[in-house]
Amino acid sequence: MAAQLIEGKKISDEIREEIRVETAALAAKGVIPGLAVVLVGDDPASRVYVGSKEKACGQMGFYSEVHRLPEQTKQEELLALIDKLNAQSTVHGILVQLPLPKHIEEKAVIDAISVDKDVDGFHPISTGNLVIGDDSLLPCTPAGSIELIKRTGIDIAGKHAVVIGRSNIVGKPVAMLLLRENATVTVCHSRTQGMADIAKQADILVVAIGKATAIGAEYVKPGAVVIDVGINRLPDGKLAGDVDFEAVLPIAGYVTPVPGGVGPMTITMLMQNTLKAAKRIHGIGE
Ligand SMILES: Nc1nc2c(c(=O)[nH]1)N[C@@H](CN(C=O)c1ccc(C(=O)N[C@@H](CCC(=O)O)C(=O)O)cc1)CN2
Repeated sequence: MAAQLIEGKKISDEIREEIRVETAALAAKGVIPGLAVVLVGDDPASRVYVGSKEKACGQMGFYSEVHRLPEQTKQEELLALIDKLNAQSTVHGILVQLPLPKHIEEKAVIDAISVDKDVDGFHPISTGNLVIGDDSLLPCTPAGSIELIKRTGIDIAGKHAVVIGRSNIVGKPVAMLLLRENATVTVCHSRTQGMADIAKQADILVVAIGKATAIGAEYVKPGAVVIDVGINRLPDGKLAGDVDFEAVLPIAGYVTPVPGGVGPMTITMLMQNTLKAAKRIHGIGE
């Protein structure tokens, strides 16, 4: 039997409706969540993602501002803008779209964002809180991946989860979140030997390596939950995940498509983080 699709777009729409309702209740108390997005340069994909974030803010009832800066922007200018946004009371969340131009040091920029407004969850203190299990703003793509599994009704506790990829932005945080959900977690990477044999033991397989269709049927245990985090643009303009979707479909129990899987959850989790940041800054409990 073919795997069941985990429909990221549908789940994302449901969560956005919940956020919209909660935002309206918050507005009645005089608090409007505010997000500032900063884009440096004109990478076409980044421009699209930033536009989608601005649109989502409008749909949620958030205040938003987008700072589109030229490619040649100096690091000091960007840091000065972040300082200003850190102090601005209408802004509860700050996001600097990645990747940044090569002359700007990504770490310096992430470190400059106030932890309270770190809606990307990339700040070292947010990462530390994630590891020790303290409440923090969680990185959006990893949080979205976990939410997809949970909202499909799959119990994570006690399952063997294998994560392929160890980036700071997806692989490591998703492994930590799976651990927090009481999975037994194995992380595989470019130097792992016998990766297919390890992956084939997974009840939950999360793939985040940035290589189109690299993970085929030989990596998947029958009935496994496969979460494909990859979004790769092919030469013909189409999108493909890191998983060979057609090959895996007859074997897996559940699989996320690309597009329409994890991708839409990234922006939805950003909206959720912005709402959470606004509530925390205004001392409003969960
Ligand atoms: N500061 C950040 N930069 C980047 C992040 C991030 O979380 N924070 N993630 C990615 C880009 N990204 C959001 O910024 C993002 C990627 C993909 C999608 C999405 O909805 N994808 C769709 C397909 C869209 C398309 O046609 O291209 C899907 O998978 O269905 C949303 C957001 C890198 N930078």
